[in-house]
Amino acid sequence: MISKEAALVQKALFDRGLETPMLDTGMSPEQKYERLKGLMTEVVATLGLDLSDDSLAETPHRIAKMYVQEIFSGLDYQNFPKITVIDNKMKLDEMVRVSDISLTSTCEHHFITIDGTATVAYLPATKIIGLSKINRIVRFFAQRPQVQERLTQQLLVALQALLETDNVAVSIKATHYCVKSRGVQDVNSSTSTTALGGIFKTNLHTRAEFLR
Ligand SMILES: Nc1nc2c(ncn2[C@@H]2O[C@H](COP(=O)(O)OP(=O)(O)OP(=O)(O)O)[C@@H](O)[C@H]2O)c(=O)[nH]1
Ligand SMILES: [Zn+2]
Repeated sequence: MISKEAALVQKALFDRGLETPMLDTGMSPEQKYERLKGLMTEVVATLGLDLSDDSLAETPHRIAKMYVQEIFSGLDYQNFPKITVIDNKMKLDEMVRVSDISLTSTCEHHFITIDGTATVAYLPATKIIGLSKINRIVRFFAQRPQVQERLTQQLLVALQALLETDNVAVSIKATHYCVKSRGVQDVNSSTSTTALGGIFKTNLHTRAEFLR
């Protein structure tokens, strides 16, 4: 069973065509771990590494555990954070902005690191969210294989659904290690993406205040 908030977010992403493309494997997290451990044993051995070496012996186990419980744990809505939203009884209507949220994700094309920061803002309507929950939602969606554009949009739509308002903005600045440590090997470039909703898209001043 997944939480009410997780189901709300999942539906919102699906309806907008923004859900990560997935097929149901029918496997439990434990079954995924066991299967991945076997497959990673094949990968490590195929590279010609000696799995009887004490430093390497546990590597298939470590990778399988890391995939299921850590860096790809956001593929499972059972891991969606517990969300605290409260009614906006104080009638707050000024921008709430959380800047420089650290973000580590994984490029879905190469399965290597994306390293960056996110900034999230919203104009409260009926609901206020616990601040740390914004960081936790960023972390949840970052813990999937991602492209930065989809991650940015997923955060926008998830927060719009939870906060019951279109007036949400997300920006991400990140370094892609698939660009830095391999391929074109550019060590300097970074990628910026923004997703603006409601007034953040339509009102020049609000947009400028967020992007500043
Ligand atoms: N739009 C977008 N592209 C990404 C992201 N992460 C990685 N990529 C790109 O995905 C592309 C995959 O291109 P391919 O030509 O299939 O793969 P490749 O041969 O490994 O490409 P090179 O990285 O150029 O060596 C590359 O241009 C990556 O830089 C992302 O978050 N967003
Ligand atoms: Zn990549």
